[in-house]
Amino acid sequence: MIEVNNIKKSFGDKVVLEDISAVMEAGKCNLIIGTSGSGKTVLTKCMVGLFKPDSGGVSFGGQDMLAMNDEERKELRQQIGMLFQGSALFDSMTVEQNVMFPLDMFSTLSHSDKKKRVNEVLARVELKDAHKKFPAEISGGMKKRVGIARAIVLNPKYLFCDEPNSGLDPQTSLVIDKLIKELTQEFNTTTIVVTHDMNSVMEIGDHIVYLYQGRKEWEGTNKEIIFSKNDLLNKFIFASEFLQDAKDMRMLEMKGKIANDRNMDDLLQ
Ligand SMILES: Nc1ncnc2c1ncn2[C@@H]1O[C@H](COP(=O)(O)OP(=O)(O)OP(=O)(O)O)[C@@H](O)[C@H]1O
Repeated sequence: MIEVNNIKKSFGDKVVLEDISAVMEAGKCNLIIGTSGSGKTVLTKCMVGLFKPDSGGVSFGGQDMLAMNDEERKELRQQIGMLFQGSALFDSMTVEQNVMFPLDMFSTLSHSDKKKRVNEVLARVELKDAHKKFPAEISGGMKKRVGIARAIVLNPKYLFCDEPNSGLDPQTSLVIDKLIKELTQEFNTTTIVVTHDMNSVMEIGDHIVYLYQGRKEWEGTNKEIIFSKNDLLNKFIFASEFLQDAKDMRMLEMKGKIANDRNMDDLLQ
């Protein structure tokens, strides 16, 4: 579990995060959503220690990151896996070398054990025959899988994914979303996904934090988001008329179901 406690962050005069508190739950996909410029990336950078908040803090498993000494912070860094926007693979390295990179940096395993671990994670993300390929030789979806394999190779407790679907078609996005969800459950990671993608929100959003102009405007589950009465959130999630119509239909469907259930209850009494 990660706790974000009253984080404030400004750049010069510009307030970017205004007193954000939230809990990112273990074994769950925690989504941070919001329009462009709402502060999602700055918040995640504060969470992983790439930015220092002006005030407030972040606790990982109850331990305040700002209070950690260098050794503890280094240990924490190794428990954090990151899938960067655009995958951020090293172009001059093969898939295998990319995934091995964190092991070379942080583990004391022998070369053959590292290779074994790389094979395991590449198999887990269903990439078996790409070991010797370079990033330029594989598709966008495969690059994301390599990025995910690299993010999980050290068995992280915390998995951060920055816009994992950017540049992918809807079908491939769904496959990547499902993979992130499965890994989260399988390894009980506390997963944080930054996204604009409403499909992801509905597919994997166990817990959603909605930011608006640097404030946490709403927090809830993907079951609750459909019925939210928050106007700003509704403008964001139902940005198209089509989705608004779909929402109205869903509401009608639910009302019908509730009415039917009531009738059933009446009949049973
Ligand atoms: N290093 C920085 N220096 C100054 N301002 C910054 C810096 N990083 C971010 N900002 C500002 O903070 C605000 C929030 O940016 P952030 O990147 O967190 O938005 P976002 O919600 O992630 O947007 P997007 O969805 O487009 O990635 C923006 O106004 C941005 O210009």
